[in-house]
Amino acid sequence: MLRVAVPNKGALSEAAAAILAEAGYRRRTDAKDLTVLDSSNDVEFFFLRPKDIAIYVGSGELDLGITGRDLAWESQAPVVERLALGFGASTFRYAGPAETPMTVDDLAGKRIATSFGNIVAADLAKRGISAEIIRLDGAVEISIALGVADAVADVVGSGRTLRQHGLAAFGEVMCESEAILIHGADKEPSAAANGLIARVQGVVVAQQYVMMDYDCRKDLLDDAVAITPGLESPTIAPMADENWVAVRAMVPRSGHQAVMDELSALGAKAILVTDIRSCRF
Ligand SMILES: Nc1ncnc2c1ncn2[C@@H]1O[C@H](COP(=O)(O)OP(=O)(O)OP(=O)(O)O)[C@@H](O)[C@H]1O
Ligand SMILES: O=P(O)(O)OC[C@H]1O[C@H](OP(=O)(O)OP(=O)(O)O)[C@H](O)[C@@H]1O
Ligand SMILES: [Mg+2]
Repeated sequence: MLRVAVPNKGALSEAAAAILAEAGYRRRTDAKDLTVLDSSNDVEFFFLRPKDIAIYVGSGELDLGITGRDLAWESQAPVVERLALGFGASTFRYAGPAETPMTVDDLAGKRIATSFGNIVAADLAKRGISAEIIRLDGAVEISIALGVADAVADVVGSGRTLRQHGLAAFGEVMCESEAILIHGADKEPSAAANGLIARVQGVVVAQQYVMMDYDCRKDLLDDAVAITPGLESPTIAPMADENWVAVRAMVPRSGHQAVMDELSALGAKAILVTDIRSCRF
């Protein structure tokens, strides 16, 4: 039986559960459940703290896991990132009081509060900067106001939490994070694990594209196909009116409205967009 770790709460848990449900796996019915047995797919899901997931997967006890790239790095567990899942995007950065702008060099000799002590230690070592790391579990942005730190290093999503606390990010981004699917570095994924990876990948790719259908005069077809080249190439189907064809192509979700504008300006008619729920290539 395949054993898979899923975040039990926090920023990644809902989207991770939604992707697995779309991929055909059983959802947990109670948010307090720590395991779900999906016997029809021969998979058992373990709902764990996102921080701990790379440790379980790296130990080899669990086959696959969904976690954040920043958390996987921080754990230092021997795991491999197999698939980026396209949600939970954030950056991991230094921040300090907005009214006294800082640079990374200013961190020398200072106290830096973070719940990602290993990433920060590695970054400081790389730069040859010596500073004190204050390891906190969360709500790190308040630590400067409370007097235990001079700077912080934390996850920045929208940037709202930093602004709320009068802080500004500075320095290079230490980690561009998003949710990822990991397996242990010590063993290649089994056929069953690859099956789950393929299903999840099908959902992730589907979420990044839309299906576009439109009608096009034959003399405009070359220009239309240049606007919607599809992944391989678009499907062209005959219409009752022999001067027209129906075109169907996958289009990246981001920017699909601009593609519709271009097609419309070219003279395409009946341009329809539909969501794709899952796909396999
Ligand atoms: N505001 C956010 N926007 C985008 N991603 C985020 C945000 N907050 C956290 N994440 C990402 O979600 C993952 C898990 O973080 P989360 O805060 O849910 O867990 P945690 O801090 O261990 O748990 P908790 O906050 O419940 O103590 C990390 O990879 C992090 O980068
Ligand atoms: O840039 P924003 O969109 O404001 O999001 C960033 C905040 O979200 C996370 O906090 P979380 O809610 O997980 O609380 P925690 O600090 O206790 O982990 C993260 O640690 C930041 O504090
Ligand atoms: Mg958190």
